[in-house]
Parts: sequence; C-alpha cells; structure tokens
Amino acid sequence: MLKSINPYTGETLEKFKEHSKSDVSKKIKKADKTFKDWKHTTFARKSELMHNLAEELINNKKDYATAITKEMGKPIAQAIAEIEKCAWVCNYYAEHAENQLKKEIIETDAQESYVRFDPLGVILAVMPWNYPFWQVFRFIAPALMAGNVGVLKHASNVMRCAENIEKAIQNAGFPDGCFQNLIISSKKVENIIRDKRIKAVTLTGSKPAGSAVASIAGEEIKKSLLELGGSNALVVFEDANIEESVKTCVQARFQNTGQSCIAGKRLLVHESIYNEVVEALITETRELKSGDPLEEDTFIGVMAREDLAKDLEDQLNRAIQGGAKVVLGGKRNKTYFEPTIVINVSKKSPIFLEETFGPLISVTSFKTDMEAIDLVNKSDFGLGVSVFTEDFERAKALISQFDDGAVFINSMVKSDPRLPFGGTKDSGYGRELSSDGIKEFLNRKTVYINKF
Ligand SMILES: O=CCCC(=O)O
Repeated sequence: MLKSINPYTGETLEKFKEHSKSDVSKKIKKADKTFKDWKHTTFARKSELMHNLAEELINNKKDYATAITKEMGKPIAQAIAEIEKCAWVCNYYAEHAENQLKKEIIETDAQESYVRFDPLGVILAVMPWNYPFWQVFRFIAPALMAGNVGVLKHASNVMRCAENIEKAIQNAGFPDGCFQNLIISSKKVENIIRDKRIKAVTLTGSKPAGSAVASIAGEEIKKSLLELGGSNALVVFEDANIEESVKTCVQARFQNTGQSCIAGKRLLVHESIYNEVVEALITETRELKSGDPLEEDTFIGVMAREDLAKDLEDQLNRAIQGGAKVVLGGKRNKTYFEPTIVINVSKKSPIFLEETFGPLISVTSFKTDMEAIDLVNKSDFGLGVSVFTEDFERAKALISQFDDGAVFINSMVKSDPRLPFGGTKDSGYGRELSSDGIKEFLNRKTVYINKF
C-alpha cells in the first residue's frame, strides 16, 4: 500500500493499493497495443489532443495544484504556476513538433537520401516528487507528439498527482493506453525495464536511482536519459548590480522551498562586495513568507518529508562543525526548515560538496575570475550556473570554462520548453525540452533510395 501524507498537517490523505505483477503486465500490453496505432496518428490530430490537454490543465488548475500542495507541501501559488507551465509545454509541442520532426534531407549520390524520425514505442518514466506534474509533462508532451507512449513510475508520496495526470490525459481525449500510471514501489522497476515491450527509460531523481536504472537499461541495451541532482553556483562579480542579483539569487535558491535540482545552492561572491551581498541577502530572505502552503501568499512551505528535513539539518550541523556560520535561520520543526543562510563556507564543507535539497544557501568568497571558475567546477554536479555581472563581454568569455549544462547570465537557471535542459557529470546525460528533447527517444532512420 502506498500512502500520501500531507507534510504540513501530517494527515494521511489517501492510500493506494499497489498494482500486481499481472496488472503491470496488462498495462504494458495495452501501451504496446496502443502504440501500434498511435504511431500512425497525424500531427494534426496529436496537436489537437495536446491543445485539449493544455486546456484541461488550465480549466482545472486550482484542483490539480491543490493535489500537489497537499501531497508535497508546495505553496499553492507555485503549484498553480507549475500547472500553467505544463500547459505551456503541451502547447509548445503541439505547435512545433511537426516541424522539429520533419525529415532531414541529406544530399548524397542516391536519388534521394534523408533521415526520418520514427518513434520507439513504450517509454518508462521514473519521476520525482518535487515538481510532480512538471517533471512528468516535460517527458510526456514531446513523447506523445513524437508518436511514443508512456508508462509512469512516480514517487510514492505523490500518487494522487500521478493518478490525476493520467486522468487529465484521458480527459483530453488521448487513447487509453497512451499514458498509464503504475502504482508500484521502486523494487518493481527493474523487471519493467527488462520487459521487451519497454523500449527506453527516462529518470529524474537522485544519483543512486539514476545509476541503478541506467545500469539495468545498459544491460538490456536500452537507451536511458538521466536528469539527476545539481548544486548550481550563483557567481556574483564585483561589478554586478547587487540589488537585482541578490533578488534573483533568493528566488533561485528558495523557489519550491529549496527542493529543486536547478536551485542556486552555492553563492560565490567577490570578496570586495561580500559583506554588502550578505547583508542584502539576509534582508531579502527575511521577507519570504513562511506558512500554510494552501495560503495564497505563502512562499516557503514545508519540506516534502521529515526525513529530508532531517538530512538537511545533518548537513548543516556538519558544516557548522567545519567552521561555517549561520547568519539567518538554521532551525527545523518537523518538516518546516527555516530559510537559512550560511556564510564562511569552505570548498571542503559538506554543504559545498553535497547537494542541499531544501531552503539553505551557502556563501563562499572568491578573489579572482579563475578562482570563481574553479569553485563552480569543483562540484561533482553540472546542471547549471548563474553569473552576475554588468560586463557582458567578460561573462561571455567565461562561458566555455564552465563544465555545466547551462550558463545563465544575470538570471536564475530555469527550464523553458524552448531551450534544451540537462546536465553534465553527476547531473546526468541527455536533454529534455526543445527540439533536442523530442529527439531523445526516436529511431533516427537513415533512408537511401537509389535508382538503377
Ligand atoms: O528539479 C528540477 C526541475 C526544475 C525545473 O525544471 O524547473
């Protein structure tokens, strides 16, 4: 039995009976059967359904968002924004998929030669709880438009969201087997990946989960895509606009109560403006309103589970033992963790080296551009980096020196349907979103037509 527990009230919201092995097999069979027709569906029809799906989300955004808030504690305004972003990705692919997947003509000595993009079949998505709708939609919108179908193994604490996504897709008019939620625990994932009818797997989650899933997929010679953790740096150079940079850094770090892979977790500040930035950071962070996640004006909710809040507390305690200093927050009450600022963080500190998945920002100073680059790249993760400076030429000269999958100048790192999204190093491989994302799970079929 999987349980949904409201992390703000502690109340058990719902229990979900797990699907048996034979239930799962039936669902995969249905997906495989649906794929055989779905792959021939015209772009016009797929676009129509995808626009319907966007409409379904927008028309019911409060209900879908409330399920997110109740299951994992995301403040309701941010949950509504998440649903709106899902509608955006649906509309984006409804409008662009046909063009993104048109055949690529390549001149050779053949009469005609080109690459066409054919779907693979049933794709398994293993998804996390932190953006329970968005993480699924950024997979399923391009997958369906490309002619694939999906089965989902969602995080066990957000099963109501998973069920609601299946319902939304059905309400939009997609054939039944296009997207199905599997109510299963993680133990069952291995057999599903090994099932011949599953053609590839995408996972967003932790490094251990990604490594386990990718190993099994590798043994089965199936493609995998991994979006794992991140420990993005926010680099504030001495010529930055301090007020705007700090505002952006606070959003970058404390969005989603700090539980985001792309959150800016390590603030690196030029030593000449260090004190000024720390002061502005304290002032700005103090303004964030904590409270009941169902209240419209709450910005900091609770963490999704108490064990996660305890892990963050443990990281903080180890950092303090190593010489770091808390200048704001630092206290935990069950699932609530105060927005926390920690200064004097060295590059050996656990909160510098490990991913901190909650409302805690670490601050480290640097002297030179080279030192800043070195600190950014010191992380095992490589999802993205934000650089704050008024000197665009300087910023542009630094871009190639960062190891990360994305560099944002004077902006927080964010995902956008129009831009590729993905990391390097322990942050994973492959790209989601944009025309790169829709091409991840396709057979790039080379066609060569000769005339005797
Ligand atoms: O947790 C990482 C994903 C966050 C996002 O895509 O905005």
